[in-house]
Amino acid sequence: MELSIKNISKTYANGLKALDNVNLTIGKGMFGLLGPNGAGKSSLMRTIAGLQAPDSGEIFLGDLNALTQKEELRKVLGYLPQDFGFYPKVNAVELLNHIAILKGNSNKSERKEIVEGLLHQTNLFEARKRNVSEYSGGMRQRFGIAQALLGNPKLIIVDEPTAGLDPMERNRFHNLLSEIGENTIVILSTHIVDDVKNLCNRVVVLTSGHIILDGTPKGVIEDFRGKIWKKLIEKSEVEVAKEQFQVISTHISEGKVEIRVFSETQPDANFIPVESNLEDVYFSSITKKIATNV
Ligand SMILES: Nc1ncnc2c1ncn2[C@@H]1O[C@H](COP(=O)(O)OP(=O)(O)OP(=O)(O)O)[C@@H](O)[C@H]1O
Repeated sequence: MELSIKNISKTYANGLKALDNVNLTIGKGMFGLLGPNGAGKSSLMRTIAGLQAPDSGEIFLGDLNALTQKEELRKVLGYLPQDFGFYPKVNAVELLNHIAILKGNSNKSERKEIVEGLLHQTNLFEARKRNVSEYSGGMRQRFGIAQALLGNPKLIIVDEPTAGLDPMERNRFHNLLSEIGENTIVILSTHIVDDVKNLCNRVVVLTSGHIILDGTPKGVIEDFRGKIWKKLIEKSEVEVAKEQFQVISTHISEGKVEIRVFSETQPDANFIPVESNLEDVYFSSITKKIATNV
């Protein structure tokens, strides 16, 4: 089954065009959607989840028309929003059971089995009697996945799931997601490049509502091979360098600044070539976009 997004555009009431003719076909596995703040990622996720209507375009999940068959979509969609906002003062078992009923499961013993299975899968079984409102950030995220998995979804959308998680929780969350990605379409929307590098078999970069990069992490890194350069400069030289070169990142190193630059050819004799990584690719593509917008 594939998710097919065709010519999706969205302009908000204030005139802001958040999505500009987005086209994507997404198959089983982990799909990484990267983009800076305000790129349109959440707008796209909400549109796919049926929470807001686009101005134009079509979205199909297999044969199902996601924009018109909303009830049917809800049954096969798992959605973990950026922020749940409110957690009721009930324990995890009660809340999952309640959500399972809302998703249409009317068989009590089957529900019990499914809920317990999900609590085990998300490592929350020990904490199942605690109120979800008292969970830590990582536990909430795992609870979010548990609720998203109710009803055996065919499509799972997770919007910036690891922001604020400590490395161990993040790792746990990654393992859980990649397990799920083995037989489901999982869309991971984030601005954390490492999450995509570690997990996804496809990466798409969105800026200002446009797709500016699409490929496998390996493939897009390969495309940038030989085009990323670095040089150590003084702090006082950074501003000039930014005017002169397409600087994609700066790091303080032993009191000086290491700049990484995108360039088809060696920018000057003091630059040395470096192995490109996904972060270079991401920052090059978004800075290039910004540069051409000016
Ligand atoms: N309801 C709304 N009304 C008006 N403008 C909106 C609305 N929702 C989002 N926007 C604007 O649309 C653009 C895209 O926002 P969106 O939340 O989709 O981006 P994002 O890529 O998810 O960003 P972030 O990483 O910060 O969550 C932003 O400029 C945002 O301010």
